[in-house]
Parts: sequence; C-alpha cells; structure tokens
Amino acid sequence: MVAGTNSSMGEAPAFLVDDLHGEQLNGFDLKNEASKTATVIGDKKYVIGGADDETAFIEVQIFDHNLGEWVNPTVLGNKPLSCKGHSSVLLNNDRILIIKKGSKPDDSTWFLEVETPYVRQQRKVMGTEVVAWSKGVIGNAEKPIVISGPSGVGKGTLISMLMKEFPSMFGFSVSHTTRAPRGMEKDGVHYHFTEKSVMEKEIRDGKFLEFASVHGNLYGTSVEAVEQVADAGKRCILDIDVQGARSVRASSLEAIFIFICPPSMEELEKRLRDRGTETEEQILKRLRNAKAEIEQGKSSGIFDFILYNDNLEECYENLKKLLGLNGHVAAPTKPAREVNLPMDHSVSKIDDKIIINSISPGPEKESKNLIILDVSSLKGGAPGRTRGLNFHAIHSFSDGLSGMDRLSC
Ligand SMILES: Nc1nc2c(ncn2[C@@H]2O[C@H](COP(=O)(O)OP(=O)(O)O)[C@@H](O)[C@H]2O)c(=O)[nH]1
Ligand SMILES: Nc1ncnc2c1ncn2[C@@H]1O[C@H](COP(=O)(O)OP(=O)(O)O)[C@@H](O)[C@H]1O
Repeated sequence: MVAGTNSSMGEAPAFLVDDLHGEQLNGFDLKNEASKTATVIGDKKYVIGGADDETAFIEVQIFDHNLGEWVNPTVLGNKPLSCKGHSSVLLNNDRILIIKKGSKPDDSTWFLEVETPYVRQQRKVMGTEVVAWSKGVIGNAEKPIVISGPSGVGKGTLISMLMKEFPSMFGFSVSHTTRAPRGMEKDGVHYHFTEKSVMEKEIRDGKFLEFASVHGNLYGTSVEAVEQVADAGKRCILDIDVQGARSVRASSLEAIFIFICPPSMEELEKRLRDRGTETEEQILKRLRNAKAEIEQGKSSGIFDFILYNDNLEECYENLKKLLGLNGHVAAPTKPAREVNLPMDHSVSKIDDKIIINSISPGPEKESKNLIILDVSSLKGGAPGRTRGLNFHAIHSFSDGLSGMDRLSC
C-alpha cells in the first residue's frame, strides 16, 4: 500500500502501488512499497519512494506504457533522503510536489520536475529519460542576479562593491574553471580551480547548471554553487559569460540578467592592460572576443538591463538603483517562520492551494489542523531550489473555535 497518494480534483490521478503488480512481472522489483507513491502523467507512471532507513535516497522509477517497460531515468539535482513515507501531488502537469512525513521543516517539501523546459532540454542533451529534484525553500528570497560583460569591463569590481556594502544580502556563486589561478585568487573563494578531465566528467554527470568554453578554458556554474547561496538565505550573484547567461535563461533558474558594457574598446584595453593579470596573448584573445560579446549582449534579448561602466561610482549607483537598493539600509533579514508538517496527513489540491490535513485526537477535544501551501508564486526550480513556499496553518477545534496563523510571507 502507498503511504500517501495523490489528490482528487482530477489534477493528479491517484492509485496504489499495489496496482502495479502486473507491471512488476515485466522484470522490475518494487521493494518497500509502503513508502512509494505513483503519479500518472500522459503515458508515464512515476513511482517515487525508497527504503525506510533514512540513509538512502528517494528513488524514481518510470513505467512507460508506450514501451510497456520500466525506465530508470537520469536523476539531476541533489536527491532527498528517504523518510517514513511521503505524499505526492501533481502540479501543472510538469512537476510533482513531494511532502515528506516526519522530516524537519527545512527538508519536508521537494519538487520532482518531470516535464519542465529544463528537464526537456536536458533530455535532448543527454538522450535519456531525465527527471530533476529541487528542494522547496520557505519564504520569498529575491531572484538571483546574472552579470555578464567582456573581460576587463569591471564585473568583478562591481560585484565586490555590492557584496561589501550588503554582506548579509548577497552571496557569490563560485564557478568552476580549468584556467590557472591568478596571484591573489583563492581556490573555493574566487573559483573552484579544476582539472579539465574532472570537470568534463562532472558535466556529463549533470552537476552543472550551465557551462561554456570561454577564452580557451572551461567555466561552469555547479548546481551546488547556487544551492549553497540559497541555503544561506542570500541572493545569488552569478558572474558568467554570454553563452552561460543564455543557458541560464533557458533553465528553471528565474534570474535578473544584467550586461555591463565598456565606454569604448580603447578604455577596455586600457583596463585589461592596467590590471596586469594576463599575458599579451591572452589580452589580445580577450579583446577579440569582447567585440562579439558586446554585440550579443546588446542584441540577443537575453539581458533585462544594459549598464555602461564609464565612471565606476555612477555605474555602481545605477546597478543599485535597478536592484531597488538605493537608499537601502541593510536590515537583518527576518527569517520566514517554519512549519512542522504533521506526520499523519492527507493531501489534496484546489486551484493553486495544496491542503495538508492532519487529524490528531487529543484527550478532551479533537483538533483538526489544516496547513495550506500556496503554490501560485513559486520561483526557480530544478536543479536547485524552488523558492517562495508560503505555508498558512489553520487550527480548528471541535468546540467551534478556529484560528489562522500566517507562517511565512
Ligand atoms: N559560462 C560561464 N562563464 C563564466 C563562469 N565563471 C566565469 N565566467 C566568465 O568567464 C570569463 C572569464 O573570466 P575570468 O577568467 O575570471 O576573467 P575576467 O573576466 O577577465 O576577470 C568572464 O566572462 C566570466 O564572466 C561560469 O561559471 N560560467
Ligand atoms: N569604471 C571604471 N573605471 C576605471 N577602471 C575600472 C572601472 N571599473 C573597473 N575598473 C578596473 O578595470 C580592471 C578590470 O576590472 P574587473 O572588475 O577585474 O573586470 P572583469 O571582472 O569584468 O574582468 C580592474 O583593474 C578594475 O579596477
């Protein structure tokens, strides 16, 4: 039997994993059925679950009715650890919401993306069946910021100024690169300096949100780099090239895209030479690439904003303005309140609301606790974090009293 099945409302076809016994004869072993749920989307049945020992990961298996066989998908993103069962609800026909039972609030809500644009794109690239996990994050963290621009334009300088002025607000996504470190650069701080063969393998394993070959070296943003910033409750800043920005645009990571332009090619060359970190050959290569980058930055439609970095202070003020930070006094961010989801619950879906219903009998009066999760304003997605979870708890008692407690906003 399944611990928690999908809802009614025609949104998520619900059935018990017992129903799959016929398909089990096709050579697939459905162990630990008690902790599995199954969700049907089109011709596919997604069976989600795993061991009950909380050290293994929740696994995903797909029964493809067209092929009449089980498929083991490539699973992207960090997988959730197993738990004492879970509930699942299909959202928008492209992702399955998983609510883990008996887990800590910060680990209770997960999304398995099965038909999102990101998953479809990865399916094409990898040539296999693909699904991707994304962990739900309570509260409305701001969108990540992607900053691109030619080498030497001042991206790093502007990002450093922002991080220095607002240390508790922003976190830098530390990229991987195969280029050699410069004098002052520290591994794990400025970049993760990586062997080419190692990085290529990690790319094949789906560990990167995006990657590109830039000025003859490989650069990439790992899923983990972005997750670490989100987990610290900070707004993520990515310093990546135009190809990387294009990939992020196509991914589920909803971001603000800013392109930094130099006032002239002469000034760009001067800044690169004055910085003194590149050989003559590297400077010439960067200047050649800069022309194409500036053209693409201005005309590709990838970027939401173009900023000219002529006078540094002015450009920084403009950057803050478009991020809504002018006159901002950095206040300590108030963490969103977390909610303990009940161990025994049923889940249903009405429009954009997920209703988690717990019945816990007390000695004198029965209290029914309803927790409502609003999924209308979810941001981001796999692989990584889905932000914007918004729980409300409603307590109702058999003596007629009721109360609503807003838990996060
Ligand atoms: N696609 C992609 N580009 C990156 C990444 N990290 C850095 N870059 C870009 O790679 C280019 C070269 O960076 P770097 O070697 O630090 O030189 P700099 O731009 O001259 O400081 C810049 O355009 C960066 O924005 C990444 O993770 N992905
Ligand atoms: N507006 C500016 N005017 C003059 N020099 C600048 C300006 N912005 C940045 N610089 C200098 O230009 C050089 C390149 O800047 P940097 O931030 O390293 O560029 P990027 O990260 O885009 O490669 C650095 O020496 C920096 O101090």
